[in-house]
Amino acid sequence: MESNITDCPRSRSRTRSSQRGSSSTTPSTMSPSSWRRRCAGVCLPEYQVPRTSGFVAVHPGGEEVLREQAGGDATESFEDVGHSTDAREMAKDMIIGELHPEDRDKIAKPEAPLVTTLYDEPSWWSTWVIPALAAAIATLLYRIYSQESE
Ligand code: HEM
Repeated sequence: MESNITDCPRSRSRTRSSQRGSSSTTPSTMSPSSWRRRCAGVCLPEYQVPRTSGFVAVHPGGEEVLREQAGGDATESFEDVGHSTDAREMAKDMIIGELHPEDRDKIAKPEAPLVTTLYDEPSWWSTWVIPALAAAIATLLYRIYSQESE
């Protein structure tokens, strides 16, 4: 089933006013894949999806913490950090959409991200070949060293 997300790139104010409960505008929807794409790199405090472009690289808390939240719900992490009022305002200005309340439990928490392939995963090369080569070289050096000292 497709998740419903209120997509409002052209109507940020509509999203914000609907948060206050004063708007009756029917929101348009985004597919789950759009949702994941849009929050790739940037979190979603309070289930909204901030714009990703540019911000990840300049986030004062670093790029990595945001990338770790990709595709998930970073609300808790955002709150845990104790972001300032300025940071909250900044996040509001970046809002491009809102997840439909019924779909909120379908979005993973950062501990169990929905999207694990957005960013480079360690390849078999770095997982197995490099450590194996390092072990082989260490063994060889040890043997050479032991032979020389006999
Ligand atoms: C759109 C979302 C976000 C915005 C606009 C934002 C903005 C900011 C800003 C302005 C600061 C500087 C300190 C402050 O004013 O509070 C900051 C610091 C920080 N942020 Fe974020 N942030 C966002 C999301 C996140 C998320 C999801 C995490 C956690 C996983 C995070 C982790 C941090 C950390 C660790 C710091 C450094 C805190 C410190 O040095 O005291 N941020 N962020």
